[in-house]
Amino acid sequence: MLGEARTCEAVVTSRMITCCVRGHSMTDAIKVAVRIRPLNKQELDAGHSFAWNVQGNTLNANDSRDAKYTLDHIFGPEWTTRQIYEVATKGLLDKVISGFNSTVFAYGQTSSGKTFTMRGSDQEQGLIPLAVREIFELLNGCQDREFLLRVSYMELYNEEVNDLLAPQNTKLPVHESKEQGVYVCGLREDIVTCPEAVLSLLAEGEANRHIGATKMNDTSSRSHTVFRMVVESRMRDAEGSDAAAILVSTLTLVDLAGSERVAKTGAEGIRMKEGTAINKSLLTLGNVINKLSEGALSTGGHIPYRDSKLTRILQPSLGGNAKTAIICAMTPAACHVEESHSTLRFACRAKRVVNNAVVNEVLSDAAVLKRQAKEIEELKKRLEGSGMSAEVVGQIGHLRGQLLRSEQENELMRIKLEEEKQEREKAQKQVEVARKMMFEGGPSREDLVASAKRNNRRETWCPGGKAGWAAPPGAGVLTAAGPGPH
Ligand SMILES: Nc1ncnc2c1ncn2[C@@H]1O[C@H](COP(=O)(O)OP(=O)(O)OP(=O)(O)O)[C@@H](O)[C@H]1O
Repeated sequence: MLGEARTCEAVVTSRMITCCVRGHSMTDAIKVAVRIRPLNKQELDAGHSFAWNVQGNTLNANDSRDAKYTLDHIFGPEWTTRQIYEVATKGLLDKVISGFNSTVFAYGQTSSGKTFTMRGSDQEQGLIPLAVREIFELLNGCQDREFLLRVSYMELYNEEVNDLLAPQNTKLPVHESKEQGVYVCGLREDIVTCPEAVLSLLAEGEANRHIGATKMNDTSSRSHTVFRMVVESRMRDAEGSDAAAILVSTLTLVDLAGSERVAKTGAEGIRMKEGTAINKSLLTLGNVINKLSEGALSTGGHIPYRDSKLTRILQPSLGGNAKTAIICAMTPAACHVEESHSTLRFACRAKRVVNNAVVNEVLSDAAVLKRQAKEIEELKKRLEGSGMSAEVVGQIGHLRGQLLRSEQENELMRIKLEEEKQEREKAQKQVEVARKMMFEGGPSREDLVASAKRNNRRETWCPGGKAGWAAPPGAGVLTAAGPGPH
């Protein structure tokens, strides 16, 4: 069952009275696997051989080069997507439920099997549908939390962002804010309550993505696609307590378009223009990975995230706040050995990139203050027990003073916001009454009662404002007991 669609912009205003805090963090290198597809008919017909040797998680080519590539996993043609899912990506999903962002993307030359891996085929489900089903299973097992899920699906086509769930939304701008980080403005998000709803949205989006035939692939992706699931959750019955933090995390699943050589794809006209845009953005991705693998983040070096929309959108997943896995797809054919070496060099560099994922919590200001007060009191008790110095007592006094000032500022801000809200609502009501007088001879009693009720509603954090945790008609908050309003 689908819920209402919302745009991302709503988040900015509704977050004014909240605070994003970072819970515990996990520093981890990006996990990189290689998937080698079987030789295809075209390659077999042309007499090309299987040009690679796999030994455990090391790979080398049957060529004159001495290059050996060691990665987290190497999956030969005998591996099914489900097996790859279990080994390489399943672990990331538990982390999404615990508030960490996770990203999986497929990289590789055209026709190497990226879409087959991510989306799947009629015969075999891809990583995206497998992950979607698993997420719902996991959250159904979480008895103590309730969940709200939203999905979006976009493509980057010729350096423009298009909304695959609302094809009229094209050329969407990419913005950055302190609260939200990098985000696509105006992208449609649908609330979802079951895997079938997500899969049907995926199919809807799929019909809108740019696909075209080249000499190397009859159904070549001409755009990068980014499917995102936002998982919000909170403890049941935690309203008003310092445990009332909302965890907000994202699962991002990306099917990149493949790098291509015009000589091999035979691309002309529009296909060639697409190929140029694809190669350009992949080049930037390669540059970002290069810089990160050389440690540019820790030395303050420039990382060219802004050189393409792809790297801007993937920024948190590359050296940032996310747990990331990359599946590098490659063909084993001898005729493409150059491209495969290039994919593997990318893979080895990506493996050296370290991310720092944190639990993403959103607290109301009141809850933040409550938590700080509790921490100070705990600290004080611990120090009292250990015979603390006058200096430490002074520090605690200072912290308390700071807390008091924050509380006062917070209260002033709250009063100001409340006054502004009332002013807005009053003005709105006056306009409504004037309109009724003009067109209908005055508001009905029911309208006045409904309007009074509306004004008494509580503001919630959730984007979309008053829809919040109260499930909108036909949509809603997911609970461990299953979909439905709570
Ligand atoms: N592991 C596999 N087993 C069997 N067939 C595969 C496998 N991987 C890919 N294929 C087949 O190879 C062809 C190309 O795969 P796919 O479209 O996934 O490539 P791609 O990397 O996404 O290409 P592009 O970058 O051009 O979009 C498809 O017909 C697909 O079904």
